[in-house]
Amino acid sequence: MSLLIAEHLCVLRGDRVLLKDFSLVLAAGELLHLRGANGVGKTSLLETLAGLRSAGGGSLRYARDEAALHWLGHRNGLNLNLSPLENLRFWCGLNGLSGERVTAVLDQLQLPARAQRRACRSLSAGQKRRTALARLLLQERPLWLLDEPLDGLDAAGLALFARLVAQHLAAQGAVLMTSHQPLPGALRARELAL
Ligand SMILES: Nc1ncnc2c1ncn2[C@@H]1O[C@H](COP(=O)(O)OP(=O)(O)OP(=O)(O)O)[C@@H](O)[C@H]1O
Repeated sequence: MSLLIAEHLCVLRGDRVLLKDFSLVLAAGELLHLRGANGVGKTSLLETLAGLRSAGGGSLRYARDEAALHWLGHRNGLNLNLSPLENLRFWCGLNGLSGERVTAVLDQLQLPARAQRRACRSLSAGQKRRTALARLLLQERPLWLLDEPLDGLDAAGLALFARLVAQHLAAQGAVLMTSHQPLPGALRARELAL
């Protein structure tokens, strides 16, 4: 089953055309790595595929609707004055989720208990990234669109991320992610170079 079908998309940034006639099919159980140099348009494409940026043409279809996808930008989307626990509970409230699993999920992301309670501005880049990744497990949507999800993660974080992706793919989810670098061996992906 295809979770995302993009046909003949035109990706824009202001009045500049970054990509023309871009087509893509992402199947359940698939990890697709979008690779390319700085400025080539990976973020703009991902935002267009997520419906966050209007396309200049072409069509975009999801298996169900936009509610099938989870978007994670490279800025993490955290309020730096709040702790990871507070951020995620607030975010759960906004998204109609109970928030009961927040501590368990942060534990699963191996964020130390003390760090879970400190303001995000005092956390390391990797700790903030783990907090942002926790949302994927709280929301459990089938299609993950992730912009530079490996940024800030150490070796243990990479291994953890690879396990989360493997579990998601085994459950018939799909992942489209960007990265400047070749992916580590634990992440076996179809690669698409822009
Ligand atoms: N706010 C903006 N206004 C106008 N042009 C922009 C803006 N942000 C980015 N661009 C331009 O759009 C192009 C694509 O940017 P984008 O961020 O999609 O690339 P990218 O491949 O994700 O880059 P990187 O690897 O550096 O994150 C770049 O040439 C960039 O200069």
